[in-house]
Amino acid sequence: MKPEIIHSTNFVADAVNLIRAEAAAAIAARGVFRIALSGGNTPRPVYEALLKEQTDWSKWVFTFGDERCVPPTDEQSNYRMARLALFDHIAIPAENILRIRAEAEPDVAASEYEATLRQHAAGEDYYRHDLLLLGMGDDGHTASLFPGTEALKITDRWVVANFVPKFDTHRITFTYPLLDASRHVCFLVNSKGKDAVLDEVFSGTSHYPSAAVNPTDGKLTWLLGA
Ligand SMILES: O=C(O)[C@H](O)[C@@H](O)[C@H](O)[C@H](O)COP(=O)(O)O
Repeated sequence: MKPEIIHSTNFVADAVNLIRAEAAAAIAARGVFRIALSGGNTPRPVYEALLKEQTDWSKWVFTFGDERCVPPTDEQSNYRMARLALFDHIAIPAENILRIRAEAEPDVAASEYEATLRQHAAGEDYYRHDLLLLGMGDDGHTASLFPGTEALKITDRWVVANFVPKFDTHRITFTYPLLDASRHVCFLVNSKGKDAVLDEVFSGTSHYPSAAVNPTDGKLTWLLGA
């Protein structure tokens, strides 16, 4: 599906509006909103803005598209970022936040998370996110699918431990099959310093990992902030 590319002048508000619309549609259709959060810096103000939403949080189920292999108290933790920005300020049942147990041995953490998602997949072929948020690094990575890493090739798993040479460490990440099973994938990218990478990603001939995300039966949006 051809991506929708939105050049936003009100990035946080546009992101919140998109999330709000998807939440309303999913809850109306299925009684639950399955959203995957991305890490890094870009989405934090969006998560902080979400806490003002008038919604029944018990119908939201949060997952994480990737996680650093650190405890949940570590400053590097994507879960910690989301907890401080959002979860600590809303009335959401603990069981609605599906945290990656990234303090465990990487392969164990990945296998456990995949098993959790399979339990929640309600008999479907995939755990289908209603909205899966992604970021993009200046090397074109997304989630923890970095250029040249093994996870890019994996098609028979939903979640893996991916060794990332540039950091000399593993990261836990969704694989393309799980990303592409989403009803809607939305990249949230501050394009500052990433224009050349974005141009190549949109060229249709890109080798960057972000360019390979392609929802099988879903929507793909790029929301670009200045
Ligand atoms: O764990 C992570 O870091 C993210 O999941 C990663 O994929 C992030 O989205 C990009 O690196 C962009 O990060 P920024 O938003 O900080 O540019």
